[in-house]
Amino acid sequence: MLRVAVPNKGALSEAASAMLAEAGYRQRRDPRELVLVDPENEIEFFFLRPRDIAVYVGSGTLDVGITGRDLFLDAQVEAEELMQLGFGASTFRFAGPVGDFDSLGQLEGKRLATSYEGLLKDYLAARGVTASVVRLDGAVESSVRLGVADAIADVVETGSTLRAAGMEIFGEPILRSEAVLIGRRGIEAPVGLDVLLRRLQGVLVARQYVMMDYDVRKDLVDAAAALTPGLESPTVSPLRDSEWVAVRSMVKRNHTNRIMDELYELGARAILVSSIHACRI
Ligand SMILES: Nc1ncnc2c1ncn2[C@@H]1O[C@H](COP(=O)(O)OP(=O)(O)OP(=O)(O)O)[C@@H](O)[C@H]1O
Ligand SMILES: O=P(O)(O)OC[C@H]1O[C@H](OP(=O)(O)OP(=O)(O)O)[C@H](O)[C@@H]1O
Ligand SMILES: [Mg+2]
Repeated sequence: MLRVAVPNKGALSEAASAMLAEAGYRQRRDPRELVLVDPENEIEFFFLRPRDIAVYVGSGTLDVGITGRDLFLDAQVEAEELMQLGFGASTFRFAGPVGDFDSLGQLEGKRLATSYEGLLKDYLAARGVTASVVRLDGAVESSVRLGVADAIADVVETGSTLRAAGMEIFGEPILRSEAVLIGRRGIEAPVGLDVLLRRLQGVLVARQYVMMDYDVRKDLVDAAAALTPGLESPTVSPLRDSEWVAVRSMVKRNHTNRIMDELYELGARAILVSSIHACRI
């Protein structure tokens, strides 16, 4: 059985389980369940702290796992990113009291609080900045006011936690993160991993694309197909009126309305959009 680590709580947990359920796997009903076997799909899910998932995968105890790129890199284990999963986006950034800092260089000799010690130390070392790193478990925004640090490096999503603490971001983003599937580096792919990857890819595509259908005059079909090239090539079918054809193509969900406007301008009619429930590309 393929052994898969899934976040048990926190920012990534619900979306990770939703994605696996959409990919056709059994998911737990009770959030206290620690292990779930899906015998039909020959796969076993282990619900673990997202920070620990990299450790289990890196040590080879579990085959693959879903965690945040930031947590994965912080853990500094022998594993690699197999797939980006398109949720759990966040940015890891420096922040300090409003007006105190505006560049990385000013951190020289300062105290920096973070929950991501490995990630931060690597970043500072790569840029030749010497600062002392204070490792905290969470609520890092309070550390400056409470006097244990001069600035922080933390996950920022909306920025509202920072604002509430009287702080602002400065410098370039340290890392852009999202949920990723990680696996062990340099080993033969475990049995069943190819199916999991294809299924997750199918969910990503079904979420990112819609199916677009329209009718267009034959002489305009090349111009219309250029607007809707699809993944490989649009399907063009004859209509009873031999001057017209029906076209069917996958279109990026966030381009839907622009493409419909452009098709209509061109002369296409009966433009219909439907969602894709599942797919294998
Ligand atoms: N708004 C957010 N706040 C915190 N983490 C987020 C947010 N959005 C996405 N993430 C991602 O979620 C992961 C952190 O998950 P989680 O919140 O479960 O960890 P934690 O902060 O270590 O745990 P906890 O807060 O439960 O003690 C990271 O990969 C982070 O980038
Ligand atoms: O930019 P925002 O949208 O405000 O989100 C970022 C905040 O959310 C996370 O905290 P979390 O709730 O996970 O608590 P923690 O710091 O104790 O982990 C993160 O550590 C920041 O504090
Ligand atoms: Mg958190």
